[in-house]
Amino acid sequence: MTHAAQFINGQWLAGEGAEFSSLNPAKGEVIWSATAATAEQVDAAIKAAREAFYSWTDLTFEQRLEIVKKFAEQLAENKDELANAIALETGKPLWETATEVGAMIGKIGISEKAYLERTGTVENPMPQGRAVIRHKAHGVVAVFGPYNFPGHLPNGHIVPALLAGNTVIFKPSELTPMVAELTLKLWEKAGLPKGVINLVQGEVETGKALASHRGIDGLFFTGSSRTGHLIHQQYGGQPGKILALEMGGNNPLIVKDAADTNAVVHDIIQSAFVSSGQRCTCARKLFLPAGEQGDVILTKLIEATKAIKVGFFDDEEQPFMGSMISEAAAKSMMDAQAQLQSLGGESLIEMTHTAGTGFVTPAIIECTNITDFPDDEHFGPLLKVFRYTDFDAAIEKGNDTDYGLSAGLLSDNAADYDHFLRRIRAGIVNWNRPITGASSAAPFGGIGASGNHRASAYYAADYCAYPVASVELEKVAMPATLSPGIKI
Ligand SMILES: NC(=O)c1ccc[n+]([C@@H]2O[C@H](COP(=O)([O-])OP(=O)(O)OC[C@H]3O[C@@H](n4cnc5c(N)ncnc54)[C@H](O)[C@@H]3O)[C@@H](O)[C@H]2O)c1
Ligand SMILES: O=CCC[C@H](NC(=O)CCC(=O)O)C(=O)O
Repeated sequence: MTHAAQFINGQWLAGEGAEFSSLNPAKGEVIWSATAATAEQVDAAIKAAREAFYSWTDLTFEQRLEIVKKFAEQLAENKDELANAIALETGKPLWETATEVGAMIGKIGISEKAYLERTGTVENPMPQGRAVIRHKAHGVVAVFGPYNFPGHLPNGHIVPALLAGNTVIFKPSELTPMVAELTLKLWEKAGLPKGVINLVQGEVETGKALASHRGIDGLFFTGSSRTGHLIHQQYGGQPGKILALEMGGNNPLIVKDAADTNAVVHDIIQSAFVSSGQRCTCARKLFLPAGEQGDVILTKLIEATKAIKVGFFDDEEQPFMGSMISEAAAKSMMDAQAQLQSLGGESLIEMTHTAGTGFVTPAIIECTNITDFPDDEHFGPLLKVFRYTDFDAAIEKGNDTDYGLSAGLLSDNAADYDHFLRRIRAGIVNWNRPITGASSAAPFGGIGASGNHRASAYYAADYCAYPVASVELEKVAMPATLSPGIKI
């Protein structure tokens, strides 16, 4: 008998679709299995969310906030259990998943501030009456989450959506259903009324049923560019509805004149290999100057990369990198490496894979001489190096991508940064800092194949509500002067 993994209208139900499972990718062992939500169950979840909408949205902001703060308390009380579940299901080390739960808790205060500052109520007196700007919830919104931050990133849509007064259908990644189930149990314990949040679990068919359902009023997606494009089609033909797409990147990091080579190497490693390269913001293309300065950095980088500790999420001496999400993901990185080698790439450190697991070692491949470089997001620890002689040409090559999520410059020269900032095309542009680890207190989003100009994090408030402008007077009254040509 499959366990009840769907949360619809305040009840835990078994899915009526196909069975699917989640693995501990570090060991290849099944840790969770259940049956998927069918299209009929997705429909029931949307109906429940619709029924719950008015009573939820009619609460004051403060009343909704009170319940959301109870969720934050639940997160704090259960932080070790949740961090452990994220680590077990994704392979990420515990030091990192503890940070993820911390970010989930921090999201509540940040979303409260963002709601009030960006979408609150503004009132101005007028000669007759007042002008008021208010914001209203869209209605029932669907949230799609990725596997790499199975707690933090869906939470970044769910919390602002609920605070704004929407009701939610959450479709998590099929690779991290256990974390989603645990998170929903914490929402339930927080006392969220039935139907306000619903969980539909399953693989692509469940996702399609939700994205193509005409009963949703908004869709907030974080995931790959490929899926984002498919969802854009499934949801298509509804220009009156909100769609926020947070997608992948093919992110450049350029090194120019920086004196502290250890710091340069640190920022490269933190940009390219954190989370085993499974962050949308990870540096994928590293541009190093040709000549001695670049040679010294590359030698140190190779040495430091070889020394990166890769290990189990719960190793007492914590590794920097854990397992990737799955053996399939690990194999896809090995395939990407082989493809680049066949195009003329020269492996400076070759990636290796432990069969039956998601473990790979971090790799660096020199790609300077590849003429037909593929514009693919390699979502893992495979850093491509390019040597350059001309800064503008490096920036141009950094921009030579359909994506535009993050980019960085490591240089001690402020004029270089000023130039870089003006030329580079990305939503996150950093200077002498890693390009991963973005703040939830800032907007987070990209352009081109990385997003549809609906930045998340601090700006998520914007896509969770629509503005209503009113001019108001307590009683019907004649204006002080009448328009020409009328007599009353
Ligand atoms: N920009 C950002 O904020 C951001 C953040 C994290 C991850 N990402 C990106 O996410 C990707 C990694 O996450 P992932 O592999 O879980 O993403 P994914 O695109 O495979 O899945 C995302 C969600 O879409 C659902 N889905 C998959 N195929 C679908 C389909 N055909 N129809 C409807 N729903 C479908 C999945 O079940 C999941 O819930 C990377 O590309 C990464 O760059 C982007
Ligand atoms: O994998 C993609 C997200 C990476 C992460 N970004 C954020 O956490 C953005 C902040 C937020 O959404 O609150 C990173 O930059 O490392």
